[in-house]
Amino acid sequence: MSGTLVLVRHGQSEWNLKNLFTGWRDPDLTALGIQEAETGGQALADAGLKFDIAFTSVLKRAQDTLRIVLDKVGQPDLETIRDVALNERDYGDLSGLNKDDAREKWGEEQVHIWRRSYDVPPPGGESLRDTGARVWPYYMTEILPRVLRGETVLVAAHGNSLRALVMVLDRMSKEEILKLNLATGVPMVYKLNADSTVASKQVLGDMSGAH
Ligand SMILES: O=C(O)[C@@H](CO)OP(=O)(O)O
Repeated sequence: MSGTLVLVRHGQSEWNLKNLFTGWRDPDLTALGIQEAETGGQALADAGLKFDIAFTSVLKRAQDTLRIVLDKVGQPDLETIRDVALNERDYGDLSGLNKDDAREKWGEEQVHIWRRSYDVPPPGGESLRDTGARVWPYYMTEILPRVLRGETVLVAAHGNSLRALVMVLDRMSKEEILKLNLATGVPMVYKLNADSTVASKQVLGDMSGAH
């Protein structure tokens, strides 16, 4: 067994609340989002986890979630690396549009395909595969080596950039990833084997209401 990797999706953002496609736009957390981050942080504190380093995106909602989590685990000054590679999937022309309006315009099925399929990009944006094409190499070169050295690493990022990682860690098929939604603020604790496969996964909270 080597180290520990903790993934957490940012708490609810203003645009999650307004039901808008967000992508690389940069809204703040809502009051609920702040609470979700606090709950996730508390769960990590209760589990006794201490981190060696944290990674996040260049977007506020992920950085603010990370700050709240680090306060809860008593490590407010932890070394943190911010990288665009961990940003949310770029939603292209859909960014800023209401998801229900988009369903009315293009139909429920098409919008679901854009939101959750593996390789169909939204107009002008990234598919999950495209997102993975930047997330996976970053994970392989910057994050995984630390975990394999035995470190405990925290990653605060986004619904789809984390789906790309979870797909690989959990060895999910293109069909399985279609159904996966990650809850906001719920940490996933992975222990990795020395060959970088998953030894165990523990979800510290409730994923069932995620959409
Ligand atoms: O709008 C977004 O950027 C994402 C995450 O909130 O939305 P979806 O869950 O539809 O992929």
